Amino acid sequence: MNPLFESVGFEENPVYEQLIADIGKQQYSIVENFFIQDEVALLRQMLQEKHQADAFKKAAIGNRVNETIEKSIRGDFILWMDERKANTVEQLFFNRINHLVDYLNRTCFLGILQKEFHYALYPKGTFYKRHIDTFQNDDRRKLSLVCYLNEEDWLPENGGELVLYLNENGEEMEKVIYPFPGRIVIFESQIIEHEVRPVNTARLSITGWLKTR
Ligand SMILES: O=C(O)CCC(=O)C(=O)O
Ligand SMILES: [Fe+2]
Repeated sequence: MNPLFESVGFEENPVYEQLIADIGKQQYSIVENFFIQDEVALLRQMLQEKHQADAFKKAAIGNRVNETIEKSIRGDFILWMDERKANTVEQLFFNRINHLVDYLNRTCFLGILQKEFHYALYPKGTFYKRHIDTFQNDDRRKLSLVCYLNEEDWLPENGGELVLYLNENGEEMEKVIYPFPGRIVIFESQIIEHEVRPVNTARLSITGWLKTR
């Protein structure tokens, strides 16, 4: 263990340390099994229930101040989550996220004071064109975090890849990430342009942002 951690009674977490190292090196990280399959199944059921109850709305672009709905840019349906009204399944989700945020704040001094998350469902044929997650009128989003809730037998031919556009020594490089269940992707909101390629089967996720005040 890192002697500094030992002296302050801090438990080093190898998964989070890898995530922090990845972000430092390449501005993104992929963590497998952040949620185990049983947890993914519960979160997926919750998303589906809320979707069937017709609680989702067509996602807009821009933030709440200047939002417009633009099907040629993004075709997903979303539902914002409210931590204060979280049910037991959503509490499980937020507990895990808060644990990570606590660790990031203690070790990286990121100053994450706010967060916002929404369920997302991309119906067949939809996509989200190349974009960046910060708004012209608001740069508080620091880290974007996507949790995939698809079925265990999700196939590459289902599409819906997340593509990160990376800059490697001045050259653009595409990092293609499949939305496999349990996987989370975390990346720097202000730097990484990305897109969701067209999906051939409904694609389920929770997406959110860790923000400074
Ligand atoms: O679902 C994903 O993989 C990314 C979604 C995204 O880019 C967004 O909601 O801003
Ligand atoms: Fe995005």
